[in-house]
Amino acid sequence: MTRLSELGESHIISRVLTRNPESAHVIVGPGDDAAVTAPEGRLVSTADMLVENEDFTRDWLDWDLLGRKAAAQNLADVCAMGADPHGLLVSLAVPDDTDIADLEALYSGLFDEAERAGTALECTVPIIGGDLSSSGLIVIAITALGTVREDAAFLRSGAQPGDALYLAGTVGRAAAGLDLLFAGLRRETAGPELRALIDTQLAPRPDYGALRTVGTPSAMIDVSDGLSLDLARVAAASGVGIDLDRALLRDLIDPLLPAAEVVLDVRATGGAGDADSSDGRAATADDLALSWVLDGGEDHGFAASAPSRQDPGVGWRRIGEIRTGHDVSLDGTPVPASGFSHFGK
Ligand SMILES: Nc1ncnc2c1ncn2[C@@H]1O[C@H](COP(=O)(O)OP(=O)(O)OP(=O)(O)O)[C@@H](O)[C@H]1O
Ligand SMILES: Cc1ncc(C[n+]2csc(CCOP(=O)(O)O)c2C)c(N)n1
Ligand SMILES: [Mg+2]
Repeated sequence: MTRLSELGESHIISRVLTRNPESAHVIVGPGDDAAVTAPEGRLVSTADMLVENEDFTRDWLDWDLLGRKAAAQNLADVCAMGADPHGLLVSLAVPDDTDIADLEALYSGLFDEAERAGTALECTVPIIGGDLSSSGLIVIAITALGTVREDAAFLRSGAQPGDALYLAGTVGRAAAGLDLLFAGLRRETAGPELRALIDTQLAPRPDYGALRTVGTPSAMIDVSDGLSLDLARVAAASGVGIDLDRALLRDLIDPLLPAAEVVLDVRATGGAGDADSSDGRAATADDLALSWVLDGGEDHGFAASAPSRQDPGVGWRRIGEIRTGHDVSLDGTPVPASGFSHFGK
């Protein structure tokens, strides 16, 4: 083991960046005061961080998966705007006794996810810079840049009554994985079905390719905080109501039932807590699975509205419709916006 405190900052940076892909649009990459790149079209920028104890715990920490998640949650935001990712700025604070091998694993996760997005969207996604600091708690803050053709960005504000509502990827799986972790399960010991849910929490895999097949959506959002909260944002931005169809959510709910049984069993026997659960007090497995699907973020599914005559592309499933009004409902019954919030409200 080699601790970071035994190495110089520039040595650390060059070690972790060995896999950084060459990219024609990068004129000056890591190494100068700032990066110089050549974007084509309009610049799209977003930032998202992972903070120890708020977004993950040391107990479940896998450095490679943490890197994947950090990249995925940023790339999902850039791509949900209809943009091609252009580059990542990676700012990192870690304890100075961190093993350099762990940091290399983190960057390997970052590069793997950036490559997955790049392959889906036919572009290269380099790390163009960042910052490194020492801290008792691990914090990874990424700024992701992307480019989009003039007037081609997908916004939250264009949904129209009569449009259909579609989802690419999943919702609820990362929330199920989170409750399994809070219930004391770990990916190393869980069976394949529950492990897949834990893996979605630890390293979501947004369906970037679906953003190529979507055509021209009237609105789009990356579902990071839960359908109930994120669709309420679309409803507010568009001045519409949104009705989810429970029958169309069945394919998302049913695969979560075994995990819901396990979590309810652990809770009933007074096992490990559910410190961050957003389900209130779900009484049945079906209630709990539904609450994960409605209120669980972090799978980074993409929700989009489009005229219902428009063919949804490969990777998109219909989950509801846009109507007049201003709220989100499930088969006509209002759904409270109780997705995730860092400050509890
Ligand atoms: N500290 C901040 N300073 C300036 N703008 C901010 C700050 N934090 C958030 N924002 C902006 O507020 C908006 C909502 O932020 P939020 O992090 O909730 O993004 P989101 O896309 O809704 O969620 P997620 O990042 O989980 O996908 C974004 O446009 C973001 O850029
Ligand atoms: C230890 C721990 N506690 C709670 C959660 C749940 N969680 C954290 S951030 C987030 C939504 C996206 O956040 P942002 O809007 O900042 O991108 C959710 C659902 C977790 N993953 N780990
Ligand atoms: Mg988002």
